[in-house]
Amino acid sequence: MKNGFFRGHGLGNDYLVMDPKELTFSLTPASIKRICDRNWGLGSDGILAIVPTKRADFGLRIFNPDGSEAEKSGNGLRIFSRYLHATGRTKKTRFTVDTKGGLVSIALHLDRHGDAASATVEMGRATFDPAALPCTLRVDELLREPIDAAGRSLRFTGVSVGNPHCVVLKPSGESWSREDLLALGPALENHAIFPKRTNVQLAVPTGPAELFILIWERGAGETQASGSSSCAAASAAVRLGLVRSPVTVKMPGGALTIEVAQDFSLTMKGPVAEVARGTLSASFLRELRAKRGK
Ligand SMILES: N[C@@H](CCC[C@H](N)C(=O)O)C(=O)O
Repeated sequence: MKNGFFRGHGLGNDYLVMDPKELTFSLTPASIKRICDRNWGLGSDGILAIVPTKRADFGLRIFNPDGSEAEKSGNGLRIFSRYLHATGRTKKTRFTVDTKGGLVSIALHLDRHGDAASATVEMGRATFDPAALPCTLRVDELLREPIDAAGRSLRFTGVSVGNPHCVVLKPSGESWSREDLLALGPALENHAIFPKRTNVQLAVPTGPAELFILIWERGAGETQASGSSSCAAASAAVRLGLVRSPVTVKMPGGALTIEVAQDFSLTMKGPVAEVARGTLSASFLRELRAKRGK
């Protein structure tokens, strides 16, 4: 469908899926920002674009609402999978997707209506290597490193799961507030030691195999849930001996189950929902074209 979109969410982390071949405009930083704007556009935590690939069944590019590109998105992958199945691009329930953050394998779980209600995604391997995020600190692994942000002295664990994450863990029994997130999120996202910025998780263990996290996403800000953030926080907490796998990661939008293998290979399981399908209006398209390049 010309200029069509598919809208879905994973635990309240919402994405629009589009096929650039069907668009009469380009997905530029300016058009992405406008479409994702919650007042002036459709509103979204990002755009998922289906692209050609030779390495997997499907190719995916992931855009943040500020127009930047992300390497990986856990919720985005579940939403993309639902889109592929719901729009008849595949009848298979197992397939591979090529992202800038590596190849992933997906298994869809259908409900009694035949809809993909949840998905299990092999998210790749977590690493704490500073070069992978990147992070400028000269250490072998980014484990409980000191950092100053928003006037506070903290310790963070840096994790790449294809995209970069800065996990700040409090001891079990303590808690993080939304005020903490709104102050620390942007300060850590844009901290000088992360040249490509970073996603941020304020985390606390809430059981032997359970974490609660608040999320500040690179290029998106506060979100209700994040799949790659859940993978990063679970990896950090397992690596530091604070929880055991499989880890239930609770977020404001709901919970995901993350399996962390011995070699830090990650499996994420969680729900996905379709919200709407539609087309951009002719007048909105004229506005996008008029703003081209801005
Ligand atoms: N919501 C996502 C993460 C999206 C990408 C992120 N903002 C980045 O820039 O890396 C998820 O569910 O993983």
